[in-house]
Amino acid sequence: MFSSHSVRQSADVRVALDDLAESNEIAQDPVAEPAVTRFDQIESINPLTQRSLSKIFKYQDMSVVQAAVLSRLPNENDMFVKAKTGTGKTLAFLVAALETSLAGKSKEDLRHCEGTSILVISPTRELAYQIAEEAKKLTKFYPFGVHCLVGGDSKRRQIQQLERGRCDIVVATPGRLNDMLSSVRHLKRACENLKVLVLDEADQLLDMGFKQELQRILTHLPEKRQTMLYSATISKEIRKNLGDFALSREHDIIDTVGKDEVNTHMHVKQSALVAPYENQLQHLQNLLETHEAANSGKVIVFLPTTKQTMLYAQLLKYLLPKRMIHEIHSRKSQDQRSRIASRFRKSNDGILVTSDVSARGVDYPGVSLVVQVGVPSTREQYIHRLGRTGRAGREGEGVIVLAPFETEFLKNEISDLPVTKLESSTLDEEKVGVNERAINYAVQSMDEDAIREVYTGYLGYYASRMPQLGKPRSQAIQQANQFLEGVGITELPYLSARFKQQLGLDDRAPPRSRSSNDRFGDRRRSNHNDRFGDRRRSNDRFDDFRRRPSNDRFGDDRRSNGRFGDDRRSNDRFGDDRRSNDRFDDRGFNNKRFGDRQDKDRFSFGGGDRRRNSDRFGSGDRQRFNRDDKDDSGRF
Ligand SMILES: Nc1ncnc2c1ncn2[C@@H]1O[C@H](COP(=O)(O)OP(=O)(O)OP(=O)(O)O)[C@@H](O)[C@H]1O
Repeated sequence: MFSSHSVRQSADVRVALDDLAESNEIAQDPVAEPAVTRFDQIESINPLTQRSLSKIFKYQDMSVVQAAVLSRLPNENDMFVKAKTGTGKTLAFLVAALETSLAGKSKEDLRHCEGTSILVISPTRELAYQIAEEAKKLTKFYPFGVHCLVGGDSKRRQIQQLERGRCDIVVATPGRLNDMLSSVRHLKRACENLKVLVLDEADQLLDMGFKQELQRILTHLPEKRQTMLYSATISKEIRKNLGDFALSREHDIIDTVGKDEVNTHMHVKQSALVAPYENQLQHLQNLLETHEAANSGKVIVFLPTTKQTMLYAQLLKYLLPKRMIHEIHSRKSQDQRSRIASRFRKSNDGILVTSDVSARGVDYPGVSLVVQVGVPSTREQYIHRLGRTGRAGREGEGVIVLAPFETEFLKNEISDLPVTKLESSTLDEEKVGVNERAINYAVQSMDEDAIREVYTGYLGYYASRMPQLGKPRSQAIQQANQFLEGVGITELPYLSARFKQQLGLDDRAPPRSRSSNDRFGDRRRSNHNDRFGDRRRSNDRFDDFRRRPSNDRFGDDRRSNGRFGDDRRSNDRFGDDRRSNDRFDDRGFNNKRFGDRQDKDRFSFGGGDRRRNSDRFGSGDRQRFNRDDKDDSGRF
């Protein structure tokens, strides 16, 4: 829980945008120390809001950022607010926005006022839902309507709900909001008198290429309004573009992370475990088992790409058959994502295996360990992922698991953070053998499309990360091979020269720019039946796999039984039938493994993408790598 003395770290400063772009740091020496530490000390907060803070939230003390923002109410200045993860930024901006929108209104006005006065934009759907829930709780004693407009949910239903009731607060993701503002007159009109715009996770909104959408959204909003940007991090590049983000030239900056302070919580222990791919999974398993034995809290495991997330979720289900493994990424439907998120939120000791869809803002109380497998896309992303633990002052731990070639990340990007190196434990030979067999069971039912997608997803991600790791891009191939071999896949997908060139993986040739005639790569020249580009031996469906000796690591040729192998899992090797009941319905597989093609999250995770098969390995793949974890407004 937040303690009132921490309010002392608060710093604030008012600067012009030009100065900001020039400066290296936003953080300033503290210039003000709010004299207040409790919500009820702030007179400008409306009694109805106070009532919900004490009765619904049951909060008395403010967090650092809440004290810094709310102690200067009433305040209609634009502001940029930076505060560490899990320190209550959501409530800080909701209370502040509510007060601005209530300014000058009588009780009678509240009953009759129409239109949307607060608009909050979030980069991900999960976060939008979470903020909307918080807003509903906060406005419990007001006659207000709160709406959540996100992609992946029925637009028609959202429109009906908008038309049916009041719409005072809208929380939305940029894609759906932009779409609805231009096509739903009711919403457009409702926003004409908007008072406050909040951009949560502001730097991610820009990072994710939402800038144009945001600019279009702004054209529908009144110029006279308060704009607030919140985030736990802000990169230099984004900082320079803050002005494009709709802030007025002069705005308040409230930075609660002191100048000489690191951006992560000191109460969250951080360590790095470096292990080669061939035994990384075993170390991960040990880590999770040790953590369970010590305090059995909830765990989040982050992977860099969607396909790696799906693979690891599957493998961990086999390696830790007694643990509840949840899985969230962009290939899940929004319904599934919400259901799984809610189940994980309620669980006491589950493991959530996820892509960066869960990296920011999402609040799962009780997460005591965050594991990041592989280098994150940026330093900022490392901080946000880590921030899923140690929230609201609670204890937590973070471990980043890296292959040896990734260690530059520790030196180059997070050397200022207190990360200690973990000695990798000695692996128990007998256990290794059992695990290898479990892994073998897990991967044997993957078809070659699924394997290819893991492989190309890996390549797409690491091709762009290699230069930051001080390595040539081409090394991504070698590492991708080792990665697959590390999870027992010994027949490696073939890569066409064109594909390598497109990703810049061929050191001898510069990356090709894609002309419109080149859309399908060299697939055009290939046999129509040849799904994999310039695979010329197309009669042999497996010939794009490099044949390995048949006495491979697991002693059998998994794919030789046909594409889907045999269904060994139906004779559950773990002797119980847990998978047949609902407990595992968020698992990628079930008994009707290959029957229902609508289930796009099935284990053979080519399933959901099968629609794109015709595009496989032409230029479409390249586009997919770039947005591998980025779909629509939930873009992960
Ligand atoms: N004053 C308070 N007292 C106790 N708990 C609080 C208080 N304010 C917020 N919390 C709780 O702290 C947790 C983190 O809050 P929140 O999600 O708003 O953090 P955040 O700063 O937005 O995090 P992130 O940077 O990850 O988005 C939530 O569980 C929230 O309910």
